[in-house]
Amino acid sequence: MGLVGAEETSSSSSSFMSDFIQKCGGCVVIDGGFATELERHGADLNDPLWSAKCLIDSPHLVRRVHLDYLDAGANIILTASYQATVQGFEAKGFSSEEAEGLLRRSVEIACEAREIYHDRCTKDSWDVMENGRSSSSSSSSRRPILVAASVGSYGAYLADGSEYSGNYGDAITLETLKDFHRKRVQILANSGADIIAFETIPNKLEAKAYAELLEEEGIEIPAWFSFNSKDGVNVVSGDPISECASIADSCKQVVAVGINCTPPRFIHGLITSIKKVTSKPILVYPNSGETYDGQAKQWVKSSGDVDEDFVTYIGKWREAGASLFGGCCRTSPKTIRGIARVLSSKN
Ligand SMILES: C[S+](C)CC[C@H](N)C(=O)O
Ligand SMILES: N[C@@H](CCS)C(=O)O
Ligand SMILES: [Zn+2]
Repeated sequence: MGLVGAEETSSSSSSFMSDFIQKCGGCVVIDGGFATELERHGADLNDPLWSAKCLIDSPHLVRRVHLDYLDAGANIILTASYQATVQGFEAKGFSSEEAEGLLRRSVEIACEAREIYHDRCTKDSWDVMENGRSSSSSSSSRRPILVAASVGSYGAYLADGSEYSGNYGDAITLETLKDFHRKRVQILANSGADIIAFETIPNKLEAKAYAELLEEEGIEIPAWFSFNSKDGVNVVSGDPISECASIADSCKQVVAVGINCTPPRFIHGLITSIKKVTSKPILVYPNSGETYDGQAKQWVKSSGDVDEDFVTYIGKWREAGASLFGGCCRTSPKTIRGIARVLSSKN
């Protein structure tokens, strides 16, 4: 169990995130693009498992990227489980026990990175003290850090970029989605993670499936719901963001609602729409503004609107009502360092 202990179960979910935000000084820094950062370090993610492939062949790289985001100032790191599913690992020839072990491993690696980071900070503060200077980074004031277990959508598992269309066809029902996600959610909820991050949710049906699953399975750690959009009004499937955010609002285990992997230019309007339907904390972690080509598995520059460095928008997004900020695909530790700097100057 991480920083926030086992007593923080669903009965006290309502204050989990507001307490954490307060501990962080009023605003929280989420990490940045994880898979795309693995790629920058040379990982080949052209695989149905995408970033989860590194859990099998390069766990050292997974730990390294977590550490880079912690060094950049992140208060929340997301695990490498976005596209890690029992079904996906089994398709590669792993047994169900091995698949479950790999899911748990994603959380263990993130927890290890947090421990390494805290140990280093403690050591640095001792070194400073031994040199006769006082330290402001003693272990008692160490930075609060949560490990969020990432759950990507069914569309992510399809590995064809379907999480950017949200169109699953008529054969996929609420029950199909619940059954698809059930095992992974159970495993991650008991893995030592502090929170489950349902990310890049492309449609209302999947949000509903997650909400029902959390309830039916009696999941005892909190969760966040984060949607993606390509027009600033609806989630990518065309379902209105207000309806999707309302589902999150009604679910007692959900402690924050927001937007990820969406071009920065749409974020402000989306925060305003979400704020109208919920008083839960709002999180935003946009992508670089590029578009994902699911067939070629490549990011391409969007024609037309160009997004400037979005770190300059953080103040406006905060005024609009968001309190957790990070980056998604194609953002890097540099982006997160910029966000941490902007936020610390405002606190
Ligand atoms: C967030 S997208 C870039 C993840 C990758 C996608 N599910 C794929 O496998 O192509
Ligand atoms: N947490 C995932 C989200 C992909 S959209 C990642 O950063 O790779
Ligand atoms: Zn993304």
